[in-house]
Amino acid sequence: MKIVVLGAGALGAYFGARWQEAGHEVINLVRDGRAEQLEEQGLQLHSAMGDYTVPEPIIATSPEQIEEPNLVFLAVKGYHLHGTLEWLHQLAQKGAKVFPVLNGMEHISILQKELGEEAVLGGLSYIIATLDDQGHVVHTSEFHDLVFGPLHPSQQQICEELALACNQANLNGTLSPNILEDMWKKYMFISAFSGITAAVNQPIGAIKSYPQTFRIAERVLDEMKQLAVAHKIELTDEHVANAFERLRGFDYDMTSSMHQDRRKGLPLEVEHLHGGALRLGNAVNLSMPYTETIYGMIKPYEAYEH
Ligand SMILES: NC(=O)C1=CN([C@@H]2O[C@H](COP(=O)(O)OP(=O)(O)OC[C@H]3O[C@@H](n4cnc5c(N)ncnc54)[C@H](OP(=O)(O)O)[C@@H]3O)[C@@H](O)[C@H]2O)C=CC1
Ligand SMILES: CC(C)(CO)C(=O)C(=O)O
Repeated sequence: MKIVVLGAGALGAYFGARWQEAGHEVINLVRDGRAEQLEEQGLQLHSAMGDYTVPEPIIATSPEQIEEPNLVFLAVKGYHLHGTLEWLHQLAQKGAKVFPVLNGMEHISILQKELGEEAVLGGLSYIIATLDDQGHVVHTSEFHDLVFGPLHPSQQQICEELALACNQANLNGTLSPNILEDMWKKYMFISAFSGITAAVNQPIGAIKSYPQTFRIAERVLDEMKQLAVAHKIELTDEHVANAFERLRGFDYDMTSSMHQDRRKGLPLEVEHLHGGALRLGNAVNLSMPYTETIYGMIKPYEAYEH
């Protein structure tokens, strides 16, 4: 497959390198700063699932340099989504489908409105990855999962091709028959996990030691389930209980990418995740007091810098 990685940061560079390792043509479509870094430092994965150095990363700084792309792997942060739309339009016009792995849900309707429903697949990722000072990927989890599926019947074939590409690569790829439900499950989970860890500024172990604090995570899970149901996605109390058990099972130091970003003083995706949930709640008259409180607590750190 010919895959364009738009957002060659931790996730984009990681999965792009894995597909390239398996023999696929991967083009990193990047802005000038990242282009310079990739040219100077190259691209390496320091990974719990096997290190890898991309022999010659392919870099583009404009969609005009890219012919006949099959797929765009979209892995920018929520607050950078609008900045990618012009390039996405050009790539979609060249026939590419877009596979977004952003946490959250709001980006899907934005992308569908901009590019048309046929252009946008559903997708999500479970991984813990970050970039080091050289722009190399540090992947610390033993999971490196991609889940994707069609949001429009015309996308079945490209999803099957993608499933094959994933099978050939050192990663776990799953073609889901119900990707919307999977995305909502992850949205529910990540709203609670990133919300509580970023708001309290502690990893999950510290939060679990205070039942009063841990309970807030359960309340957020429940509100997110209600939100999903109000949007016609069949999440249940059992899904909430499973997600809460998953949090309970995490090691002491386990934390969310949003909390890691807060620790590093990087911008936070709170508007895309919790702000987006509140807007979706407003649209169906759903009150979400725990989510609203978490949102208010994280908001001051959204863009702070050291
Ligand atoms: N990291 C993780 O472990 C996980 C992350 N996620 C989700 O995946 C998404 C991506 O996260 P992550 O990989 O950590 O983010 P990173 O910040 O590491 O990478 C995002 C990349 O997007 C690039 N970018 C931003 N705007 C543009 C643009 N207009 N054109 C080209 N490139 C652009 C940035 O490059 P530049 O240098 O130019 O700013 C940056 O390299 C987020 O929604 C996150 O929530 C989900 C699961 C786990
Ligand atoms: C929950 C986790 C670590 C799984 O990928 C994640 O998505 C995040 O922290 O952003």
